[in-house]
Amino acid sequence: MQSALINGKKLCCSMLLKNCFRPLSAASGKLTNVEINDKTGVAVLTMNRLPVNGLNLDLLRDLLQSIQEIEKNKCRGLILTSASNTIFSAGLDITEMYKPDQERLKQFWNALQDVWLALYGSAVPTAAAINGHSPAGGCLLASSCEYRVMLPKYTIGLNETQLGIVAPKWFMSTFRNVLPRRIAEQALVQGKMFTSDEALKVGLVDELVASKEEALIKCEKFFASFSKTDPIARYLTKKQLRYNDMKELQDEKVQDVENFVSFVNQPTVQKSLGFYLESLKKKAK
Ligand SMILES: CCCCCCCCCC/C=C\CC(=O)SCCNC(=O)CCNC(=O)[C@H](O)C(C)(C)COP(=O)(O)OP(=O)(O)OC[C@H]1O[C@@H](n2cnc3c(N)ncnc32)[C@H](O)[C@@H]1OP(=O)(O)O
Repeated sequence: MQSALINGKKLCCSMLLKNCFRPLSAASGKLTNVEINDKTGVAVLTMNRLPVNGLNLDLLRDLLQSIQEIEKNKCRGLILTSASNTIFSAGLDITEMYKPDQERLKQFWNALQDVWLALYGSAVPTAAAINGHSPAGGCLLASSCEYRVMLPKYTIGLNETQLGIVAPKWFMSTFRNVLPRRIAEQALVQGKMFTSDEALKVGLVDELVASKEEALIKCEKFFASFSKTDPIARYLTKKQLRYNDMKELQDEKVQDVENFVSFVNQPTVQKSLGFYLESLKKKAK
């Protein structure tokens, strides 16, 4: 009975996908794609830098432009997802940090800050359809949304300490906004990657579903739960709750870039990043 119901919705969704989605052309950069459902007003923002949606400067700039366009169009919701079948996002593109061009390195971190501020503080309700692995920066993006739906058998988490890196304060605040403090602390110090089941259990994700289509439906349902809520009151409430986290970064944006640049340029950090990149490449062979 339940699967018949789900199938019924699936059919509905694929019909919607065919009939109601139009691209938001201004927001569709090379590495992101935005489609708006004309019936519901919900925008699906898809990261499309395959194979792993590594967050490099170009993808971050496209993401920011897309989020801003979705806000400008007063969409009823923003669903963040991936064009890959197995990876939501591999997090920051490590090649941006390894033997970096110094000016680009600053722009890169600045772009990440701006994407986080735009997504975490978005006036439009946000949800992530996590259709693949979501380590580090990928987890940051998903956790910045208000609701998360994940597919089974993937992993998600802030694994920075496992890489010998200290996650910046605003990564940690984002996590703490989602998880109970003690669980957030334990996970952050361990650099824990949660399986989909574990993520559901601790509340890092809100629902598990079998397919991306179902994930999109669940995200739409989350937005529909605001149908009787005043949108301005909704946004102001969210803004108040997230104000301190955002203000902290806004006040320290320049210092935060400097900290990042100085950290990344340390010879020991460069060495670790080099080894890590090599290990990823070896694994791929
Ligand atoms: C005191 C405070 C001071 C402030 C200091 C701030 C410090 C910085 C803070 C920010 C730090 C971290 C945030 C991050 O996001 S770091 C990135 C973390 N990401 C990961 O660890 C994930 C690594 N990747 C994987 O685990 C796997 O690739 C995957 C995502 C599970 C996918 O597995 P797969 O088997 O499907 O694909 P795979 O063969 O591994 O990869 C395909 C190709 O992609 C390359 N690649 C993968 N991930 C990355 C990446 N993050 N960056 C760059 N390149 C990546 C991989 O090498 C393969 O490449 P190729 O085909 O061999 O060329």
